[in-house]
Amino acid sequence: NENYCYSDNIKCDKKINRYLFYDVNPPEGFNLRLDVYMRFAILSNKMMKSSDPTLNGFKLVLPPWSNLIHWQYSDTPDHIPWGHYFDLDSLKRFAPVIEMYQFFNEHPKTYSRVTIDEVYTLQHFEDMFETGNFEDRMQIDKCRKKQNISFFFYNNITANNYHCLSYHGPVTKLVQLFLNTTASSILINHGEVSLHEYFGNKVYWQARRSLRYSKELVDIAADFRREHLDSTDEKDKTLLPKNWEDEKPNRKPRGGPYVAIHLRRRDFLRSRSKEIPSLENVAEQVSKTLQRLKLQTVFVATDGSAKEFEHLSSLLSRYKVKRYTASEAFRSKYKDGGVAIVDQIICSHARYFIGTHESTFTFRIEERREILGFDEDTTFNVFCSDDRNCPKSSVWKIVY
Ligand SMILES: C[C@@H]1O[C@H](OP(=O)(O)OP(=O)(O)OC[C@H]2O[C@@H](n3cnc4c(=O)[nH]c(N)nc43)[C@H](O)[C@@H]2O)[C@@H](O)[C@H](O)[C@@H]1O
Repeated sequence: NENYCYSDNIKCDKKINRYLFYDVNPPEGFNLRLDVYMRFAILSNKMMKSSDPTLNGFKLVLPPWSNLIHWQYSDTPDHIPWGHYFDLDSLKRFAPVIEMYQFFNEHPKTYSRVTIDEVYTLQHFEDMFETGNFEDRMQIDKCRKKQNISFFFYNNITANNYHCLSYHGPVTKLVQLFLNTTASSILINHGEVSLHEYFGNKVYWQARRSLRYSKELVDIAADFRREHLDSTDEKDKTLLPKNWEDEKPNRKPRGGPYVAIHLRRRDFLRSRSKEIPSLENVAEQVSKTLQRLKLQTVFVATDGSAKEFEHLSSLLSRYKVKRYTASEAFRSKYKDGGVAIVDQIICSHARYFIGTHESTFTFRIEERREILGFDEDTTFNVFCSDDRNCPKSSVWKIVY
């Protein structure tokens, strides 16, 4: 007559932990992955609040940062934990997340291998575009592509049951799947196929606000701002409360006395050659903005080469042109992801920001500026292309 339960909150004889893993299409970059995280965090938040004991005991296992195609690694894959980049306590106040290494500590190993009970690879319905049936639905189906599951580049993880799940709908629809299985560990592969339940609503912004960068990275960005950009939170009025739950609307910051730009180059130069402006065009747009705002300094966040940065600096030689350059020690600890985050933090504190059209790197900066409370005119700006096409960035205002 043992009383089994899944939840921490209920008294029972034997607690069964349930673990939810998710993974993302390998070519996707850092900032789209953060959007997929938010979808799964919202799902976990909802399950945590459920009164159903089969749902409210799930822990969301954070997929380590391994083998991102845009990042340079040493030979062996690094399994960079989320705590390197994000404030885990802050994440945990929204969703019951754990790091992969914590899962290993909690999970019994048989012959030094860990076995996940069930893997579901999400795929789009084959007929969706032909029939125009965009209704929410899911169904176990034939796998349309060869299953290639990396298990986060660990060679000691395996799984018992593999399924392909044709899927259209919000991530929260997965709850129906979890209610119909007793599996205690489930991996959702190709998590990006599932959608946000409501993009841009209050819960979306709670998930986003809880996704704070780690204190070390915020401090490194703060040192750079103070030393090179004459910018501090006190002067710029960009102080945030200790906990994201205490943030309030209408903060009206001034921002640091610089214009920040995000200049996406590399693969965008090839895949979006018509939309990406020449450096001459960038310099002209930046120079006009600096004159209009009576500012002298521009901070450049870019994945472009040192040569491109030098060329842009020479075109803007009348002004101070700054870029964050990481030390060797920083690079070896935080890799490219750390440099990217420091760049994003510095951009989010500027008095005025211009980004790259349809780059998720730019989107995450815009969101952080919304959290800081900047006026939308100073945030949702993207560069015009060489043929004078000036796209508008979609404006996603924060909701509390
Ligand atoms: C269209 C899609 O665009 C997606 O890129 P997009 O949204 O810009 O945004 P991300 O995927 O984050 O950009 C890819 C990587 O480029 C580097 N990067 C880009 N901009 C900067 C920058 O200003 N500073 C630093 N330090 N690093 C930068 C960074 O390592 C980031 O993880 C691609 O990931 C997808 O594969 C696809 O190509």
